[in-house]
Amino acid sequence: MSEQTVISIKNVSKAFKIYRDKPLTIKEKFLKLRSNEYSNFYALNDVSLDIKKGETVGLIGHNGCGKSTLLKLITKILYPDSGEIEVNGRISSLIELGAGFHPDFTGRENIYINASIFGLSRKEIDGKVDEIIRFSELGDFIENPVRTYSSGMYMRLAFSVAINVNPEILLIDEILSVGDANFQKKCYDKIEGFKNNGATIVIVAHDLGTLEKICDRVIWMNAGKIVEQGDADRVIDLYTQHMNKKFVEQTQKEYINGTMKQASGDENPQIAAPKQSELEFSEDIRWGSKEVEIIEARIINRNGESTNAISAGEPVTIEIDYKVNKPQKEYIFGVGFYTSERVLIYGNNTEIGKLKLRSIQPRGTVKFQIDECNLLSGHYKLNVAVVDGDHRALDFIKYYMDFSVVSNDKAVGVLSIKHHWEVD
Ligand SMILES: Nc1ncnc2c1ncn2[C@@H]1O[C@H](COP(=O)(O)OP(=O)(O)OP(=O)(O)O)[C@@H](O)[C@H]1O
Repeated sequence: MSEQTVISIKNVSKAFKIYRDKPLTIKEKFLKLRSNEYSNFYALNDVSLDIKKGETVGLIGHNGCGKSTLLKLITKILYPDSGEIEVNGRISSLIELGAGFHPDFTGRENIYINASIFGLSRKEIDGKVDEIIRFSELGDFIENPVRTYSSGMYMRLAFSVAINVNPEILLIDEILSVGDANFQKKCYDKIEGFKNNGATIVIVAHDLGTLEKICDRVIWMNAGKIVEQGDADRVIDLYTQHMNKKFVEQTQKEYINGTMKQASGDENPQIAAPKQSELEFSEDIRWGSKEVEIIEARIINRNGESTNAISAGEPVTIEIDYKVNKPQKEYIFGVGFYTSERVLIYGNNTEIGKLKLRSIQPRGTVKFQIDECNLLSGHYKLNVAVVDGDHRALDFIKYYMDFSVVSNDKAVGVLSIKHHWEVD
């Protein structure tokens, strides 16, 4: 291991045994059949990684990809099945909330036990105990047994001890999400101070914004392997794009299943499919003479599929199927996009679009084609309507369907606006 490297991980694999948990039949129990049947599940698979002194490294990846297992191997809570891990420096870890605390001892007693595990002498702890209690903000509760603490109080105490024992390497696993916003801020400030003093930090968090701010390097893991690593901005962007794509695919799948279930009369589809029957809308959200009727409306993605999840930046079409029950002198079809709080974002119709519709087929489809959807990530609602030339409602359906958008634009609000910044 080079002088600069404080954590060296070489070709490390870790498997867990997954036992068959199907209940045995009496005969099987009697004959002790299948009692040892298991398969190996690789939580980490041939991972190699060097972490240098003073680096702040973030581990990201979706649930179960092996982030915590990697931290546990570094702290030696777990041991690898193969490969080598070398650590050079005093580690303090915030991995399992309150691990190492004795439930019947008071907060103060636990500070002494915990800090001594980190290698501090009684005298050293005497010198730090007040600062640990002050930082934890536990006040008089410090004299109560920790079994009476809430998870937030546990976290405060655990964090206070872990950062006050002057570790050279600090490992943090998601634990910071437990506390309230103020305490979290205090912890992140402390971590920042740590970082500036040259400590090495490895942190697992789902809060990508924070990781982007504090990490020098981010490692994206998937299924026990490192997918990508490097500059925090770049890797977090790649990961976000990947997760957005997965979200759209998954939502699309659920949407199609939901639509199929609905079509087969199955109730409670997970995702609400577009409602097709007029009976499903109450009068306050659907009104009009019905001389022209909206039969169905859909959002169509770039692949021509009906969907309720859109990737921003892609082309989208809103299709409205109609039926003319009584011919009109003029027809105006419209769409409206609303936020989930029902605030209008955008409305448009064929009249605004200078498409004069004086005669139309008795049945047909009107399409509103969007070259590029520029909504920001969020949940939205779609209105569809047809009115006559005097703007009297023929069929007006408010909040016809809900849909979601995922966008890689980190701006806040509802719309992406093409722009660039300049400073004179
Ligand atoms: N003691 C164990 N026995 C069996 N399987 C385990 C054990 N510990 C972890 N696993 C499995 O190993 C995989 C990796 O778990 P790990 O906790 O490292 O994931 P993670 O990336 O930290 O996930 P999360 O973001 O949900 O915390 C998971 O599928 C998990 O179920």
